[in-house]
Amino acid sequence: MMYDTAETYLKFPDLPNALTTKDLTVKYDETLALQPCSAIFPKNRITALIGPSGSGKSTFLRCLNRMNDEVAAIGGQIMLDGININDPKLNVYQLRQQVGMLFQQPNPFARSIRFNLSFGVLEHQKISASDLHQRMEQVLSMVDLWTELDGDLERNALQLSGGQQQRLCLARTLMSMPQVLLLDEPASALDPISTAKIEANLLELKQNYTIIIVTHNLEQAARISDYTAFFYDGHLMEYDATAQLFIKPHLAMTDDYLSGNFG
Ligand SMILES: Nc1ncnc2c1ncn2[C@@H]1O[C@H](COP(=O)(O)OP(=O)(O)OP(=O)(O)O)[C@@H](O)[C@H]1O
Repeated sequence: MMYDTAETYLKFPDLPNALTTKDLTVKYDETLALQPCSAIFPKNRITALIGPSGSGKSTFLRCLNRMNDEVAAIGGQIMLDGININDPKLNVYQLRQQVGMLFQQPNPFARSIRFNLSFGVLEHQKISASDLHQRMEQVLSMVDLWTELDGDLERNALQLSGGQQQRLCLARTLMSMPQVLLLDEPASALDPISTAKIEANLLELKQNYTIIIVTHNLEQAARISDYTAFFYDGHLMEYDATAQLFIKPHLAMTDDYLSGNFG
């Protein structure tokens, strides 16, 4: 079924925001995969990006820390702290310290937990051994791994379970003390218990971070997000408080998607 994409319903909250986009577009070759997208992401909240396969959720998310640069032409603005981070002159490495990303598959280095956590920091920052250790303990505690691993930093990351590896990757992202966390289906490769642990971590982390998560799991979006953005065919169609959008979506298209009629 094709839906009319002319009418959208975007109700952004009147809250301090961490990141906004203005007329963000993405073109792969000649195809416009993301239509001009203007969105607001409130600080210290979780926003879920939902929508059918191929609707442009990942395409949108990946722009927010410049992961699409090599494969697509990106137009429009992405504002973080008053700076347009879609500026080609921007230092992308520094941006990724501020806007961290976690992927679907856990991807730790086949090295010790210590290496996984310290590598990026040691490469680019001056930090004392005691501060580094303190930060490692802090981020591992944030993802409930510090006690689980008995503070053992020498274990090889690949000896951890899939769920623990994903939480280690989350901790690794936190080492650079980002403001925004981008998560692309971070729990879709995990069992329900590991998924619940990640969700619990995210609910804690939102006190200090702004989180944007792509998920196919609608229950997950309903459980953990404060706001939801519904994408369809490269358009941001509906944006609202999660409770509102899930109980009484504005567009028939959103309602149909949430009811499992397509996607
Ligand atoms: N690197 C690329 N080169 C060309 N086209 C791409 C590329 N990445 C994505 N696309 C296309 O852009 C459109 C949006 O894809 P995208 O992966 O953003 O959707 P999605 O909503 O995240 O889907 P899914 O839920 O399946 O991950 C699709 O038509 C896809 O084929």
